[in-house]
Amino acid sequence: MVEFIYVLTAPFVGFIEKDILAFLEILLSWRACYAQRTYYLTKSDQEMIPAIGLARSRILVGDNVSLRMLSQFQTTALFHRSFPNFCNFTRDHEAGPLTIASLGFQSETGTMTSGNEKNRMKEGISTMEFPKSKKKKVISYKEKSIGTKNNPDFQSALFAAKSFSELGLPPLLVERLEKEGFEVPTDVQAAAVPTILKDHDVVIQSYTGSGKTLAYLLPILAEIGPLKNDLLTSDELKNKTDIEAVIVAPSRELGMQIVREVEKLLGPLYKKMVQQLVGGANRSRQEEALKKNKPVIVVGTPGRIAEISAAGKLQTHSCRYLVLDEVDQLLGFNFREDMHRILEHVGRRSGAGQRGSDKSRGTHPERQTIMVSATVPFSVIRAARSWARDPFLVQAKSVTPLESVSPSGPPNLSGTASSLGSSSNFQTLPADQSLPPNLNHYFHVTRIQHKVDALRRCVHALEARSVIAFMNHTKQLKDAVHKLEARSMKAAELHGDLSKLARSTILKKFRDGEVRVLITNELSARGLDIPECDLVVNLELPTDSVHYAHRAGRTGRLGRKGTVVSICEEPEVFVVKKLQKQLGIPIQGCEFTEGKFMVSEEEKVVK
Ligand SMILES: Nc1ncnc2c1ncn2[C@@H]1O[C@H](COP(=O)(O)OP(=O)(O)OP(=O)(O)O)[C@@H](O)[C@H]1O
Repeated sequence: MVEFIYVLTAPFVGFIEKDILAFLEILLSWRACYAQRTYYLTKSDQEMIPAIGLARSRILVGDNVSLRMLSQFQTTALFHRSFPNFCNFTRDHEAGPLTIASLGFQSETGTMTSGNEKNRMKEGISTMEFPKSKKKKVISYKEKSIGTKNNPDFQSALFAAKSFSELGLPPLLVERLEKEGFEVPTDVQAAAVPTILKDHDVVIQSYTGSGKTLAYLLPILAEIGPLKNDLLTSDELKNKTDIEAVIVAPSRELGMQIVREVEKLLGPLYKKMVQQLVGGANRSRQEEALKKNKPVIVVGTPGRIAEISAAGKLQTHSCRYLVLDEVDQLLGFNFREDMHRILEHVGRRSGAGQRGSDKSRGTHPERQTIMVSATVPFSVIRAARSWARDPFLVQAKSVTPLESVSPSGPPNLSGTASSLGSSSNFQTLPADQSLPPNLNHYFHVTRIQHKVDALRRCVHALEARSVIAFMNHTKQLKDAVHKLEARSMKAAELHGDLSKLARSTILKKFRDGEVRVLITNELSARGLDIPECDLVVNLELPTDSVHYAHRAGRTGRLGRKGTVVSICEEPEVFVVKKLQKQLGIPIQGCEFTEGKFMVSEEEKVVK
């Protein structure tokens, strides 16, 4: 049973939770587990919370949002605690070894949270004291033209291969691609398409917005459905009943986006050959559509796919392809049971169709597994080794056997690999490979009550037209929308508490340019493709560099330029510096003065 909860607040928890867990487990021999608020975006996710192993743990580390949610389920067992001295730990930890005293542990044990603190926790406000800066920094700024307004659209260097037909794709598919305006494959597509066509299982890693979706869709459509190499007669097409590809994505929005991409390629005649199975929508209607349309591809969220599969309405045993998009997120606790079912049932029946022309696999017919993400922690490499067969790591300009990838990165990259933590969940590949090359990163320091106004001034100064602003808490998110609207800036909120219909409507308005600023949370950080988005603002800092990379990647897509501005309070600047170090990118200070965007020239430290 959990004896107490160690309450940390965003954005700090992401940086130190592993250290704290490791420290307490080793030193005190206590079992500990970790809760992160981003796991609890939807109601159904909340229902999964007891599955994270609370009953077996004595310590739970998390931020105040996730812990508050957990308390709904285990109110009697929980003893909320916070460590006001945590700031000392942070300082000490940077300077020297972690000790019990540095955690404020012994001195604080037995002290209940004060009433004041409780109220602050209820409001989702930090219970931490920030270290007071001893040195005053004087920063000078110079005006900088970022040019979000007139971006040159594409960088030619992004495209290496000359045509899609060179990649061995069937003429009908190439024709459809050209019709939709796709002429030249991106680097990651040039590397992934031939590898998948050769029946290899793969982990595709490439930075956000580099075209990973087509990188796996094209070789699948080259082998199944109406555009494939060996054309089916219309009778054969009509009589086909088997699902041949299952694509799993962690959010409804991403699932629906993938469906749109497949529909675009299939064209109006065959678009019913793909079926979405996402949560939040009417399940029986989805089941009816499966029966009526007999799709060859289904795309959905883990919960809904597992649910319909368990009800016996989705036959996937002879399925040839299993795609796990945003695989590192799909490995999270909240998806564990559903993912287990999917991995066990998709393409696992002996006697399933042979995979392409690879006769060596003929005696072991089974699915081809494709895993995709911009961020690939070692946990993904480990999972790929157990779920996939001799998988390859496919990146923009390399295809490497996965077995040669060590926790410090693939052989050709190991020298530059960055480690973002001490557990096996750290980023195996260099973190800067997750970020598009054309992004400019800045931070702006202001007081909490001025953050929304800073956002408004930032949008004006950069003349940004399509802005995604990230926050961590839904309530604050709504307040921010009201404040912006009150200042005549068209804004809208997008988060998991809204219905599927409301979420789709808001996204459509944003895509159509009716909404200038979309204020959202981690829900929109992954996969969302809005090419027009020219500015990402962190109105609250992300929990770690992986979350930073996915948030930042909503702009600067496919070679476009993009700007990321993190608006933070003075005591949070050390988090920005940490992100800068971990991601290996410069994040410069900036100001918005008289409608101008000013970038800090230098930082002088005054004693
Ligand atoms: N070869 C291409 N030519 C032109 N546009 C392309 C090409 N490939 C993909 N795109 C477009 O590029 C955009 C980004 O692609 P996609 O969403 O697949 O990126 P991603 O790498 O999956 O990003 P993320 O990691 O954020 O999910 C999409 O709008 C897609 O339609």
